[in-house]
Amino acid sequence: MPKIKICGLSCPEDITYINEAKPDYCGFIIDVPKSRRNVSVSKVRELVQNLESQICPVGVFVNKDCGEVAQLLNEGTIQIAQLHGQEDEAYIKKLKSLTDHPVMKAFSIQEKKDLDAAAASSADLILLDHGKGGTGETFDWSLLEGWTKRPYFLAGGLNPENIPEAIQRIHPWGIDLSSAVEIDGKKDREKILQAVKTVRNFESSKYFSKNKIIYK
Ligand SMILES: O=C(O)c1ccccc1N[C@@H]1O[C@H](COP(=O)(O)O)[C@@H](O)[C@H]1O
Repeated sequence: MPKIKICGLSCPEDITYINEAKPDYCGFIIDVPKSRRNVSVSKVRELVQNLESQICPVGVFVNKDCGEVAQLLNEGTIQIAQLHGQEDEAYIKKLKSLTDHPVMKAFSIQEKKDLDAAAASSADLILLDHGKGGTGETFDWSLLEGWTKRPYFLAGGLNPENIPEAIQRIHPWGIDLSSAVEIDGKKDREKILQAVKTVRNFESSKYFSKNKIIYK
């Protein structure tokens, strides 16, 4: 069964919805002023106080100072750092030297060769998307057909309608979404519940392919 991450939480209501839906991961866009989901470090510290402990909080950063990211990980505010800017291998290695927490790097996939950098990354986890984080746009999933070099989070324009196709067609390790669980820019309880339920349905034994289990 793939993991699911609901991203872009910014207020106490969002935490209430997440605690009810229980995705595996949730994400906060931290100190990214250009994002409408931007939250300050102090706000994230406040919000995670009420997050249920089985849900893993992920901090999403765009070229943020490495030491500040490590601080948020090491104090336990977030458990994973998702790097969504131009962070290079040197940045990732530096961050990993400052913390034992997992580091996830987002890669923009426009053509097959973009997958080479993702495969070679020293990040603990990789996320593949179109490179326009949080805009609700998908990319050409055919680039990922048959790509088995390493497990990945798939992001970009995922919603309850296309999640089943994504899982059955390209087998992501995790599903990450934000825009599709919002109405007028606010997180929506029903949509979050529906997205998590859609992914959890893959737990059931009905997802077989030619008598072969795809997800155990
Ligand atoms: O959501 C944002 O505003 C954002 C800003 C900066 C970097 C990443 C951002 N979001 C990431 O985008 C995908 C979800 O995209 P979608 O809205 O479902 O199409 C996810 O990786 C978020 O972490």
